Amino acid sequence: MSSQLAAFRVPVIDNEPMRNYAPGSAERAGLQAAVDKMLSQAPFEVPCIIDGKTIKTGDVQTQIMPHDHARVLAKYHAATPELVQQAIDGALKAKTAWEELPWADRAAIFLKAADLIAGKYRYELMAATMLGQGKNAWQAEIDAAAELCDFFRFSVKYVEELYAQQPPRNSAGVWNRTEFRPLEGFVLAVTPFNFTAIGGNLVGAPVIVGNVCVWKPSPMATYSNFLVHKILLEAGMPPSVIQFVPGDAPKVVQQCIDSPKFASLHFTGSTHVFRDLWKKIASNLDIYKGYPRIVGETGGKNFHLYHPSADIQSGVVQAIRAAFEYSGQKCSALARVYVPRSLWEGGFQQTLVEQVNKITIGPCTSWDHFTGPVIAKHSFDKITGIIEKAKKDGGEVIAGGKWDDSKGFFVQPTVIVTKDPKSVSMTQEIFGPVMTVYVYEDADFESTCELIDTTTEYGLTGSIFATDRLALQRAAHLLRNAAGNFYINDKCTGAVVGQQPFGGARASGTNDKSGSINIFYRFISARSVKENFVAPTDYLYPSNLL
Ligand SMILES: NC(=O)c1ccc[n+]([C@@H]2O[C@H](COP(=O)([O-])OP(=O)(O)OC[C@H]3O[C@@H](n4cnc5c(N)ncnc54)[C@H](O)[C@@H]3O)[C@@H](O)[C@H]2O)c1
Ligand SMILES: N[C@@H](CCC=O)C(=O)O
Repeated sequence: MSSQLAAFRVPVIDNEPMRNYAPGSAERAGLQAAVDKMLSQAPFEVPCIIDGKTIKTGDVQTQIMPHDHARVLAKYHAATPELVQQAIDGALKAKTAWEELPWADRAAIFLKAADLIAGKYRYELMAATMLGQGKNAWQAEIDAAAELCDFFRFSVKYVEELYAQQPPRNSAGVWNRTEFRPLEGFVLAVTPFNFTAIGGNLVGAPVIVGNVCVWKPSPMATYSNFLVHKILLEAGMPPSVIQFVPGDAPKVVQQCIDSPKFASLHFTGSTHVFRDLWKKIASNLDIYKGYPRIVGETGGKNFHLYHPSADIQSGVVQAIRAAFEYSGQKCSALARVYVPRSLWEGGFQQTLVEQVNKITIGPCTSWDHFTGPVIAKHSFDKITGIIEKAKKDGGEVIAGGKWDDSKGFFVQPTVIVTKDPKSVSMTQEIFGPVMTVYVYEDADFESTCELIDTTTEYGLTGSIFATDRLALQRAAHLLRNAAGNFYINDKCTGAVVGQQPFGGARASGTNDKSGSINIFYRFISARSVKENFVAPTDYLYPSNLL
């Protein structure tokens, strides 16, 4: 055990400055070089990393490049049951030393990791996110560079604030203290394909408060997640604290959940998988030492509501960005658009169609496309199947509606207009570049708010656009539970760590708000400590005396 001989203060934390990759810029040249190098060196071999050791199981799976599915970015070794057990045991062995490490040392590892991401590894991590997860340069910058740095740095700030929260009162002769213990057992992080930063944060948030973690990455983000793990090790993370365990998702996850030492699930992904895991954990309750903490952020069916007073041009631009950036594969992506007839016929429809028809899609390796492929064959089939079903059900495709998976998984940004506000493309999460518009009568603004609130099971993000202040206020009230992230005259995507803590309720998750102090409460178990300085001399109280 070492000492920390002062109450250190962490450096001032701010958001990572974004680079814009304009033509001729040094950052464009740097990123291009990283992409070219990665293309020339792929496929990369990704092992399991157990106790910091590279382990190749020989059960090799592939992560392809979605813009060119014949190309393989990484070949990863899937964990065997024996390795999963070694990962759990190794993490648990590392637990005491990690939680006893002074806070400043834990903080320093995350600050250093953020600086490595911002500098030395920025372009490499972005290139892995572009080639493996199909992001273009700007989307990779937002995610793998800026948001991941922000998650790690703001975690340090928030945990410092958390640790500073101490009981406000001490009676005479007493000192009260609160200790924020990590959970007993290990945390299982099961992470999605669509944000490299989310992978890092699902692991980082529990670990920074002293937990140990088994990380099951998404098969479609294995290479970028492997790099994040490598960066954390380089930043000084003790090798066994985070065990990197790619493999068969249901099997690896089930084995972890079946361990009596399982303490918490930190999950981001689809709603049905999360519900299933919750039920499995519940059915195991008798084997655990405590009640596992279940933290999950899941699907969405996010909306833009336009009031008749809204501005058309900016409203259309915001809708296009929100629905089609990263081909609609953000949990926050716009899916349902509610436009009053006066705006729709007064230029909204025309501007929207003109603009969407101009969008080009193409490989993330070229600079000139607004968006790229969807992640995989199963997504491509699901998205195109829903467009077909929406058409059969009477939906009218007014832009896009074409696709091609001959080389990469490309779906044109698609706009469907429906007369049925509860049709399939208004209710089901598509996770692709599809927006469905419902035109409402101007007089029905309030009942449209009620319609939005009751149309889906989700409650993730949503926006109201209006210049009429009363309308903004009314919508904010009527849609209070319809979105955990609610935007006024702004698009429903693009939450920034430290600025708009992210998450939704209902079927969208446990709403523990990553990017805020809240999330850390889920991974600690506080101990109240009362120390008495005055020894009592008589068991009787004054009220017992005559
Ligand atoms: N609310 C949020 O903050 C947020 C953020 C990002 C993504 N998402 C959601 O994530 C989904 C897209 O991500 P995805 O495709 O990676 O999700 P997914 O549910 O397919 O996979 C997420 C993780 O769960 C694992 N997994 C899949 N099936 C499993 C099973 N049967 N048992 C155990 N583990 C299993 C995967 O391997 C992966 O690691 C969307 O629904 C999106 O809305 C939500
Ligand atoms: N936090 C991101 C979405 C993350 C989910 O995929 C946003 O606000 O757009």
